[in-house]
Amino acid sequence: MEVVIVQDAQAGGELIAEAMAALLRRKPGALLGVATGSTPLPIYEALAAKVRAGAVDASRARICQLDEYVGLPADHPESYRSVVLRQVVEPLGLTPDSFMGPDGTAEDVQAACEAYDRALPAAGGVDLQLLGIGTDGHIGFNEPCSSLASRTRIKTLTEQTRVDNARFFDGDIEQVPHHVITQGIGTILEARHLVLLATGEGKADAVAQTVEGPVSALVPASALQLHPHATVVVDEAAASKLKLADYFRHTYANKPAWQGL
Ligand SMILES: N[C@@H]1[C@@H](O)[C@H](O)[C@@H](COP(=O)(O)O)O[C@@H]1O
Repeated sequence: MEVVIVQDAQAGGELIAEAMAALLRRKPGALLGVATGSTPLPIYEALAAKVRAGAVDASRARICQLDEYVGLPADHPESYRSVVLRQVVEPLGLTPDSFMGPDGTAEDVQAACEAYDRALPAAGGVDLQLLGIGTDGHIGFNEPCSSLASRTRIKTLTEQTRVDNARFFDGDIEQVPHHVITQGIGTILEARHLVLLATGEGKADAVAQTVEGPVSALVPASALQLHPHATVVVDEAAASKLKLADYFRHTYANKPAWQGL
């Protein structure tokens, strides 16, 4: 696992957007797995700016979703489908055809989960999967004690995650669905490159456990330790509880520029 400590969220967004741009230059039809939440917004803004400036052609990029609320209408402004279309697909100048996600409105949710789990490898597999992290260490919506081998499935949100996400629902926890579909941890680990961005002091404990703690289902993001190409980008605040922070800074400062993320 590579840990990169950046000054702030903007710097993290720029660094990851450049890695995504470099991937698209090598592989124009790359399948990019995107995450929701507030953390990845600087990445999407920086990538869209590169597209507008002509620094990268994203016209053949494909986008896939990590997770989805169950039961929200697809056109609800806070369904993750709507969020990803608004924050990623449209700003990159792509059409909804280039986008895939699990169907949170399906009558047979289990079948929808299995279909999405099969659709990802059928599309050639995810080239780069962006991840945020919940305050409890969740990735996607894999709450603590999710199996590290889990596949795309339905999960029940913890009270903490519903409280955290209520800000997207007028601050009203009652509007936050209880159930979600999420790529499983085993599914996420199949992506070729995992890139997790965490910013702010509120993520410092989860980051320290992810990077320096034991691999444990209690901290789902710690599964990144099992992946051969995982990059964790953190700002100074989110890095504040890392014991090896100086080592990570030293390693990155001395990394050859050609290596990229
Ligand atoms: N399912 C999403 C996660 O993918 C995201 O990482 C997390 C953190 O969100 P934020 O970046 O807003 O803190 O929120 C939700 O639970």
